[in-house]
Amino acid sequence: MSEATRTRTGAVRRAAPWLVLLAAAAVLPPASGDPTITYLATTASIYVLVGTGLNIMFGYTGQVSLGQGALVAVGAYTTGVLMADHGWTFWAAAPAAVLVTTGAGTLMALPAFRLSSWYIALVTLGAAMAARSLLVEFEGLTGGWSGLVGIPRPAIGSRELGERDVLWLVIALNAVLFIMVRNIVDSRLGRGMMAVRDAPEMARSVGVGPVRAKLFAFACGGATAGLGGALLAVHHGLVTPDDFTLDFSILFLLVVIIGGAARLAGPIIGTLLFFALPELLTGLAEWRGLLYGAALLALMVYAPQGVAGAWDKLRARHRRDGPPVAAARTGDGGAEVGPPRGAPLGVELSGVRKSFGGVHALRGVDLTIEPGEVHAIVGPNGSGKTTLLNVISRLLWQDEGRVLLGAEDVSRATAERLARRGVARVFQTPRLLGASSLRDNVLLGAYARERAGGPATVLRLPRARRERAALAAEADRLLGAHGLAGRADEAAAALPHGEQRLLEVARAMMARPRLLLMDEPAAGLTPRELEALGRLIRAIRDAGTTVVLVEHHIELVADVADVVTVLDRGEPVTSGAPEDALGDARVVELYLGAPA
Ligand SMILES: Nc1ncnc2c1ncn2[C@@H]1O[C@H](COP(=O)(O)OP(=O)(O)OP(=O)(O)O)[C@@H](O)[C@H]1O
Repeated sequence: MSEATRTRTGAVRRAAPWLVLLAAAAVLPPASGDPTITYLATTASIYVLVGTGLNIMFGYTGQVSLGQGALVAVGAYTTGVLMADHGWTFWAAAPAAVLVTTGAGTLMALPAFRLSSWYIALVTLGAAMAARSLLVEFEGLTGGWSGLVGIPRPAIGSRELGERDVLWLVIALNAVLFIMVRNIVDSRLGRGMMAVRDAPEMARSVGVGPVRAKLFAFACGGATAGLGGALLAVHHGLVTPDDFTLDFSILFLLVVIIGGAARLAGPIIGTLLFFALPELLTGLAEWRGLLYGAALLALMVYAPQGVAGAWDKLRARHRRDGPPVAAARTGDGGAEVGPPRGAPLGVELSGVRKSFGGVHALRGVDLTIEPGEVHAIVGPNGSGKTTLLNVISRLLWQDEGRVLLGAEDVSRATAERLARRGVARVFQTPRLLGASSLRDNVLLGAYARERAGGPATVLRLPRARRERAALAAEADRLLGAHGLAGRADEAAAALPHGEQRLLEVARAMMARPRLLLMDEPAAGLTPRELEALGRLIRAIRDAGTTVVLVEHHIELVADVADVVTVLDRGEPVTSGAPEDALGDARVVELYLGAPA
């Protein structure tokens, strides 16, 4: 079978369950002959739509919102007012509603730049409560407690859509949204959002702007809530404040959590379990509260990643029980790290000071790192090594002094900008997307050099597809060069510590960096892994990348460094070739203590 045929067959096999689900949702309710079932199926499908938007915000970007119900209300009322009072068609009113709620959703994002997730939850909860009061207050526009009635169904020409047509419309919109979200999640946009959720500093070090990522997520959540509101308005034919209680707002978050946050199927499963199933089992109405509570508790304890997450885990275990996958491990790390995307970058620090309250972490550091060398920074615990790396990578700004990258003054530049200039970073403790595959983790490293824009990515246009395929092949090659060949689809969190470190180096190399900053990469490695790391660092330097290596492992430093700088209490003590710097009497005293 040719590669193209195999790819096509794989795609068909992956799409098959979704096509079956779509067909079932479109055909079965109308075929039941019971209008209530069609009505409920439409309502549930609208909830899936809103839940999918919230999944982008909460599941993939980690931004909790208890205010989705308020945005749905804004969408519903905007559509209601425009259609019932101003005679707009649905096709004009719905985009207007989406525009309004995208704006409102983006406004709700503003506190997210300063507050932690749980404070944002409170802010959005406040927004939900305020929105309901406003709906009642602005009686002239919204009809107060009585709401808006007589909202017509969407029409094509003079034909008004029936109940079944509205269901099909909602299902079609869900299908389009599902494909768009899948494309986003499997792209630099999605990887960037997950990096902001899991490791904000690492996200910045690969070039992801957290503000843009959060704004994008909130805008997606706002847009889908607006669309959901517009559809609810024409589906019900009326909107009242009672439709948008606090429970309604919380419902969407529960749907995402129960179904499985950051899983494409999460909102579908969550809606089925949380809304559709109990509606159908009306005989259990009295017990519903108790059943919900018990199910939620059981889920939190036994399946914190929701039903879809538990299902994925089960499948992964089943796969592991099967015949072993032939994992080709080269394990040797070295050769194919690839060339940097430009000439190696040097760094010059002059008079750099950084304090944390009364702690002076850096006390006026002057340091020159020449392009193309491996420059090791050593020193006792707390001497300021990580702070120095943070200042060079711009995750921290110095209080005083100047930082030059090549010839450019970057004293006021952001970490994201440095990533675009070709600076990559490996952290003291690996910062990875734990739930994502090794390939996706490495692909994240290419964030700053990917060219396909937002629309090309969301619609997966040929340009974006070609770029993605080329980068995926490059990521697989890099995994091989770091001893992780044949394991691209495994989850990063399942790797042992040493391999997680190598994966981080592979991610950094995916940036094709001109300057690589490594913070204690040898910590916790086995002797064999250490040897591979030594070879890797030399190969990276030989390929034309400057390496700054913060390290306690003196044998490794002596083995790979061209220059060693020793820091003590925030100041360089000495700098020079390894044999000179490490043999300096002051350095020996620092490490071994003063002779008696
Ligand atoms: N965010 C912070 N807030 C307060 N103090 C900090 C912060 N970061 C670092 N420090 C302090 O600054 C000093 C230098 O810390 P830094 O982590 O740079 O040292 P280090 O040489 O990397 O140490 P180690 O080898 O243990 O990693 C330490 O006294 C540390 O406690």
